[in-house]
Amino acid sequence: MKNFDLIVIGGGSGGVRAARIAANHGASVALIEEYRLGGTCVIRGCVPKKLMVYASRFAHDFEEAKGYGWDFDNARFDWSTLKLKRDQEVARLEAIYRKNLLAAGVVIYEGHASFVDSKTIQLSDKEMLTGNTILIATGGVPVQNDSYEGAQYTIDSNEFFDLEKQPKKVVIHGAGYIALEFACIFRLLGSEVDVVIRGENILRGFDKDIQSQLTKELLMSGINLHFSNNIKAIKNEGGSFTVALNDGALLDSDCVLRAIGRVPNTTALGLEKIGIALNNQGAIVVNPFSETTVTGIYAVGDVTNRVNLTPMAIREGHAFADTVFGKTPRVVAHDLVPTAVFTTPEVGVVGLTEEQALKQFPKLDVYSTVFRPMKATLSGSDSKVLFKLLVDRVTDRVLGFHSIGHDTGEMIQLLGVALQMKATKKDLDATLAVHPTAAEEWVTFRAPTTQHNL
Ligand SMILES: Cc1cc2nc3c(=O)[nH]c(=O)nc-3n(C[C@H](O)[C@H](O)[C@H](O)COP(=O)(O)OP(=O)(O)OC[C@H]3O[C@@H](n4cnc5c(N)ncnc54)[C@H](O)[C@@H]3O)c2cc1C
Ligand SMILES: NC(=O)c1ccc[n+]([C@@H]2O[C@H](COP(=O)([O-])OP(=O)(O)OC[C@H]3O[C@@H](n4cnc5c(N)ncnc54)[C@H](O)[C@@H]3O)[C@@H](O)[C@H]2O)c1
Repeated sequence: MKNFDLIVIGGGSGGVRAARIAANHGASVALIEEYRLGGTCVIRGCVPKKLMVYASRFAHDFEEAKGYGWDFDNARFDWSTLKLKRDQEVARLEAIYRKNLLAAGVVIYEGHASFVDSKTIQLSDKEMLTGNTILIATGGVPVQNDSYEGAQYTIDSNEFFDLEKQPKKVVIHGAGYIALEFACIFRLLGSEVDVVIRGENILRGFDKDIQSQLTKELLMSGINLHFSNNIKAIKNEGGSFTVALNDGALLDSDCVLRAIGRVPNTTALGLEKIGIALNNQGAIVVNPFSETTVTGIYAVGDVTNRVNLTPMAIREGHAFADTVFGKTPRVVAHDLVPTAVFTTPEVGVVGLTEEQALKQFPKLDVYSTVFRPMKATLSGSDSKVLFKLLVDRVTDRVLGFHSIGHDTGEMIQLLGVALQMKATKKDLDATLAVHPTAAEEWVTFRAPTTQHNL
């Protein structure tokens, strides 16, 4: 039986980073992956998704370009060409992940890993490995939902990436990141899209102005939104589907995408054999150093359901490796998380929402603007940009940036730095604008649009 200083289960964002850094610190490391190296983000998440987003936005560009004198009447899109090129790029990245792991001295095992005891891991081919330390980085999986008739006809985000043909009529269940990003991809590529939303709002947990402005933008792009509704049944009509909603509506569709959340992946890991504690959402409970309730076993990334984003999984994996193998104990902050939703137009936010801020900062100033971007003057697009800034009037500290519009995902990365550096409104005022840009609005806000005095 081979023994390692560290066994990593899962070759996704968190696991790969942890394995490489631990090996760089001198540890002997084994990494076990049951599907493809790179994990959700590289193989069936962020990367192929963003390539599809780029593909879809050309439709917008072609439309807008007409206002600038271009003619694209013969533009055509071919799904299979995009799929082929996207899959080639994903394979290229996967190979780079493998190469980098091997270069760091990590031993890669293919197969499903499960615990035999707290130091022993069994692979699908029955080979056993022992590890002084074990890291669980098994990610998350799409939520299943078989509570209605015909639920088996839905596909999840993994299967979306396998679609050989572009569906013409798509019904999407859910209103989170995945549902809305995929809704925009499909719509811009020409599919009819219906989104079925359980509640009254999209993007649960986001600032209310982001929710309402993005709702307007989605409706303007021709996406049908069914609020306060749910799927009652799906009937298979020989390859196409009739989706019955709670309010009695019947939607024709050739693809029903289930995007109602993701859950921590602890499938067949044998955790019950070692008594690791899970919380009530099935996530592995960890302390600030990512150690589980069993000494020597750690967990990072989506399986811990803290902040389910790639940069967080990477950071947690890196901090774990530095802490355990690099003699540099580090904890990861889980607040001030910049995030983008790659809808079209996209959303970029960091910091507190207005609702959250008011709970801690009763004297809250809100600066908000909704404006037509300069590009739209000739293109004729009705799409608007929204910027919203939250400031604590007592200390002048900025508490949150919330935005919708072209490239706000790019902007929010840098606004995240400002927030991290505890920027004040005066700091923004002192920063010279870059003209003509949309981003200059962040430094030219004059009077608050709302002043709270709770
Ligand atoms: C469609 C989609 C789009 C996304 N877009 C973004 C985005 O734009 N930006 C962003 O920041 N985040 C995005 N995310 C979230 C991001 O992908 C995850 O937060 C991130 O991948 C989590 O990394 P991880 O290391 O925890 O797990 P994963 O990357 O999921 O890796 C876990 C790995 O473990 C393997 N595994 C599981 N169990 C076992 C086992 N028992 N034995 C061996 N191997 C096992 C799996 O095969 C997988 O490769 C997206 C997610 C999805 C689904
Ligand atoms: N751009 C990005 O960074 C990005 C993109 C995709 C995913 N992600 C990450 O992956 C996570 C998972 O994404 P997601 O979109 O699957 O989840 P999500 O939690 O963002 O959204 C889930 C949606 O499904 C709805 N829902 C839940 N249960 C339901 C039910 N039974 N019936 C009807 N609706 C139901 C929720 O109200 C919500 O609208 C995200 O939270 C995010 O952390 C990030």
